[in-house]
Amino acid sequence: MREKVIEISNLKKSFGDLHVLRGVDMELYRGENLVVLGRSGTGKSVLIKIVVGLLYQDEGSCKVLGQEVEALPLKELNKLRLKIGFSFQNSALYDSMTVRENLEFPLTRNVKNLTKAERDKRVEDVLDGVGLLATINQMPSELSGGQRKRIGIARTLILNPEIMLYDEPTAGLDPITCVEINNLINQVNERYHTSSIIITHDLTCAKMTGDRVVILLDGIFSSQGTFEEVFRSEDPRIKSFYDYNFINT
Ligand SMILES: Nc1ncnc2c1ncn2[C@@H]1O[C@H](COP(=O)(O)OP(=O)(O)OP(=O)(O)O)[C@@H](O)[C@H]1O
Repeated sequence: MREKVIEISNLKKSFGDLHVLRGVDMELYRGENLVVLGRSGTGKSVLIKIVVGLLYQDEGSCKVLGQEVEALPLKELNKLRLKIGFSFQNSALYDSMTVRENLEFPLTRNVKNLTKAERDKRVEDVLDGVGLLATINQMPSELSGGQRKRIGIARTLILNPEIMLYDEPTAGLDPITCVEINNLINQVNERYHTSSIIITHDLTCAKMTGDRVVILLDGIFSSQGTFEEVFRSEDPRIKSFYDYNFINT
């Protein structure tokens, strides 16, 4: 049986009268790409924050790599977080540092006793992994949006995470660069043996990257399956999501 790296059951989260998550069930299996689709404000970020222990659920269970996240003391939680790579929407590179320095930063903070040669090798390996070794001495301001996104992904990979979380990986990119990023997401899983959750409203991204797709609607996952299975649905909320995306892209 396939190993579950994330196991969420009956997860509920409200903010006052706003019931954002109303009983979410979800699994991420080792090695897969799981796409989480949903309109703005449906609770995708809240879900991810619960996965990394930045928010706590009101009810239900969220296990990551076999550990109940809300039960972990801070020290253990921090150890778990090192196994989860979080690729932010805006890449969040440090503008005053070169690409090399941006990549060294999480290493020097989190991995003790690395020699300079070992550090250099890790930096060069992940840059090669995202196809941007040639930019090693450049500043972020000299890179395109797509390149910055790649470097952001490389910086996440440098700590050898087991799980990757991509938050809107294609937001703000032109269609060709979107396709390149989608391909990179697939290559990352193959090369680094990661398991990934991809949060998006971009259906092309969902189609290209998702081994499985889930749609968050009204606080629960109302549909799960391959892209084709999910969008075969007659549910008008799913159909309108599909129509809107393809009319507007
Ligand atoms: N800490 C918080 N306190 C109060 N309300 C919150 C908090 N975090 C999120 N919310 C609310 O929960 C709802 C879901 O927010 P969330 O950020 O998860 O949406 P999302 O699906 O990620 O949207 P988007 O695609 O626009 O990023 C929103 O109405 C938001 O205002």
